[in-house]
Amino acid sequence: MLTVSLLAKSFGPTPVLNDISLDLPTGQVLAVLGRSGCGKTTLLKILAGLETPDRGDVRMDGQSVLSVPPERRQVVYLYQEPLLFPHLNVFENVAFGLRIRHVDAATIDQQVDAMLNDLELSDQARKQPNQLSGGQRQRVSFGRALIIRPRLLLLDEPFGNLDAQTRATMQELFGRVAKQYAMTALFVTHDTREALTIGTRFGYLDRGVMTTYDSVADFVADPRTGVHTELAFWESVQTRAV
Ligand SMILES: Nc1ncnc2c1ncn2[C@@H]1O[C@H](COP(=O)(O)OP(=O)(O)OP(=O)(O)O)[C@@H](O)[C@H]1O
Repeated sequence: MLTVSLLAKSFGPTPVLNDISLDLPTGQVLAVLGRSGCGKTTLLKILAGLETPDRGDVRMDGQSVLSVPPERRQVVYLYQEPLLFPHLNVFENVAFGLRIRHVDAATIDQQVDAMLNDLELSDQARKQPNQLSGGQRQRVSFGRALIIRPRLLLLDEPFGNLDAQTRATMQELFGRVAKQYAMTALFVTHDTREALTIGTRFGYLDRGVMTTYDSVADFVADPRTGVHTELAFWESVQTRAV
């Protein structure tokens, strides 16, 4: 579905993305592990059409999208802080994309009810965004994105502002909904465990260089992913506990 080839971008003399290539088939979630400053926002902005690359190509379903403006790419970009309309309740925030497409009212009611149910938000439908928790707001934001069935979802540390327990619940819910809606997504995180929970494919972005892996085993085996360090930490805790 998404094919990125030899994408490069510099700001002045500083290269930020170095010949990035990747393939993402429909219905797969590519979890990209990347530390702060690795170039993730620049990559996602290029995919969304908000930034232009110096070289390389971005194709969706075989067609280059570089000359397609952001609003016509059918790509949704979700940030850490969910952007909701403060004056609309949860139902209307999720319904928004369908209303502007003039979908009939009965279909909107049915699709939004189903989406709220899938996202465990049915009880919150009449609340305003400022009456919700951070995790609930993030779920509304997913609902708004998913209801219009985007071709590609880009997620930039979407759970970064949530506490550990809410984050774990959101990861589980995201994984389930991604599968249910056969979502094609690129998910960037600095959290190894989150990458492993959410990804069906894996990448590592470091100073603008992307490594992709053929299997979970290959991803875990790369010392840069930090899995070994984490395991060693838990083993040391266990040793101290006995
Ligand atoms: N418009 C710009 N002009 C100049 N330099 C930029 C611009 N945008 C990004 N950069 C630089 O490019 C590098 C990568 O930035 P980017 O925002 O892609 O990183 P990131 O991985 O998203 O980091 P973070 O997680 O800290 O947001 C940084 O060194 C940044 O200073």
